Amino acid sequence: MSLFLVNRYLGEDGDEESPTKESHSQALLLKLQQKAKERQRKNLAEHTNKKTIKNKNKAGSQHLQKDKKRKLESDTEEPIDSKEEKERKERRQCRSDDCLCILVESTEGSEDVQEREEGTRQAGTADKSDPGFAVLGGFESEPVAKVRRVLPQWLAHPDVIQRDIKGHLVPVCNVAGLSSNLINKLHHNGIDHFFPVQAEVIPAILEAAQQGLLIGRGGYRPRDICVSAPTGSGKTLAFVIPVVQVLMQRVVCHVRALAVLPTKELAQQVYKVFSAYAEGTSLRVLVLAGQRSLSAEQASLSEYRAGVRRSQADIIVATPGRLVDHINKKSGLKLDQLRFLIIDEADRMIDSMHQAWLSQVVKATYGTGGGREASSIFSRSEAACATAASLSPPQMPLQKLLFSATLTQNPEKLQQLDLHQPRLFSSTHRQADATVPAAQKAERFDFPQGLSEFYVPCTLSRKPLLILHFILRMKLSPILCFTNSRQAAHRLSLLVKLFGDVQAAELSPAVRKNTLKDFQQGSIQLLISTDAAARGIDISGVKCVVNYDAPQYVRTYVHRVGRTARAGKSGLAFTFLLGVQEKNFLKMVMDAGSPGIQKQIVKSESLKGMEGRYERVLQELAERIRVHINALFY
Ligand SMILES: Nc1ncnc2c1ncn2[C@@H]1O[C@H](COP(=O)(O)OP(=O)(O)OP(=O)(O)O)[C@@H](O)[C@H]1O
Repeated sequence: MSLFLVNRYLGEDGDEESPTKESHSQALLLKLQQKAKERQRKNLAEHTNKKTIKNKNKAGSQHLQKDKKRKLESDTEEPIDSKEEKERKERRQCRSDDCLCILVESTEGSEDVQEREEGTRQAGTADKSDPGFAVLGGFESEPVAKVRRVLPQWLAHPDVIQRDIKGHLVPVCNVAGLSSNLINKLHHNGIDHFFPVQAEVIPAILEAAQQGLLIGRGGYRPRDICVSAPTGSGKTLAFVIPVVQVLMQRVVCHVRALAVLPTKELAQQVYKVFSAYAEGTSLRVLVLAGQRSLSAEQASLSEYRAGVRRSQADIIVATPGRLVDHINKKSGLKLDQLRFLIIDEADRMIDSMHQAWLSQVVKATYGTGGGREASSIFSRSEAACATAASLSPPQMPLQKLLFSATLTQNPEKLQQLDLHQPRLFSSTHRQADATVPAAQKAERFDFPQGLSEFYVPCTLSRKPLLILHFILRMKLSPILCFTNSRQAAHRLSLLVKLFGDVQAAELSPAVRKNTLKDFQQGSIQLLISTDAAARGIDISGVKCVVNYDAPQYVRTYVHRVGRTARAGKSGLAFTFLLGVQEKNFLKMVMDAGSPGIQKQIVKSESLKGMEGRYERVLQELAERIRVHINALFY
């Protein structure tokens, strides 16, 4: 008995009765052979089908290539704007050729790609830019377009200040937000109208402090303000008035405004204006500029009351050097409640970041106050990127206010001041030349409208005679005269005094106050100075400025000639030029935006009458110098 039963498949007919076993297996074999032949035929038919499709594809892609080639040829017939455009087209062509190559190769391997290409072909050649398949490659370097240098938006589009002062006066009471006390004081000081710069800037500062001292508008830090307006346009009052107005509402005395100026004289001048408008309020103004000893200044800064050190100043006017001394020596100057940082003559302050004064002030402002709760509005952290998180706890704002007649337009320089969303008020509005880098661009400034500029061709030896001619014959006094060195100022002063008939003085630090007073009262006809008095100094009644030595830099020129034609008045500026200086000097002045400098020729005949006397004076001066030297050395 067999252990297993083997059942063999005999086909569909297996169960049918068949005459013999052999005939049955032969029939089965025949059937299988037929099926195999059928399958072979089918395969053959499929293969031939594929071949024809492939041939069609090849023909199609060649057609595409021809099309592109034709298009390129027609493109080249058109005038090509530039070399760059041509190169770009060539590269585009090159890339599309690459794509085609990839496409042709891939058709041999993949049916999917074949189908997709078929689709593309059917869609026609209308949309050639969109091949409809993934483009491999294309990593070749693109021609990098030249960087277009443009000014930041805030520098390129400032709030425009009208240059014409007289035509754009705004009555004091038209500016909202000023207390009657302050308005009365303005009237008392002879100011019934605001100048254009004041009418624009005062409301902007007041608006930022609408919510009081501790919090910015809407809880945000106010925008910093930059002001670029001509010399004598009234920039000082543009910051003094709003700062006094805002601080008037304070309860506790803390240093809340700090004005930094480059020189002692300027600090003293601004201190006087602050004091005049703070008078009658509880605000205290202090100057830290080195006129007094450090310990005397320190004593006036704060006092001990009920065991606590309390500030004795709300507004401080300082020079950077003295300011840093007080911060480093921890002399009681606390800036942790500082609300306004005013930087006057800002371009000069940027150029000479003396002892990195700004970073020291910022450190003193944000460094303390950490002991308080993090969410307190009294706590301060130095501004970084503005994020939702960084803005959520309200902070006591610090606002920077920059003023200058020659504010730089160089964003890299301004960046040093770390301004927060700055807003520029400027009377010089011009489109930036995008092709010239900021560093190479000749900076342009605004000149006072009432200023008439002249240059006088001369020789070195005739310069003193020309000055005498201006005073004695042309009656142009009082003249403020600038030399490039103290020696030249001293020499000229001696010469003119020896000549006689002219009241002359040198503006030296020792006798500065009295000299300025005499000059303003008209008892000095010729005041000779170096560039120490060129910036910011406000001397009333200067009819004429003479550049006895031509200034080397255009900014120096702008500030020197800006000592006249102030507050909307008219004035004259003469520059004595040697033959070799003429071309470069005139180019420098015109590039800086001067409305025009005219030639003033003084004929030799005009000086003839003075020449004999002048020669004698020269000999006398030489003799005096010889005697003086002998007395010194023998
Ligand atoms: N609204 C006004 N009405 C009349 N005089 C004014 C007014 N504002 C300012 N002044 C006067 O104009 C003169 C020039 O003002 P100020 O010194 O502020 O000019 P500035 O723009 O700061 O000039 P600079 O750039 O040379 O420093 C000053 O004598 C000042 O008293």
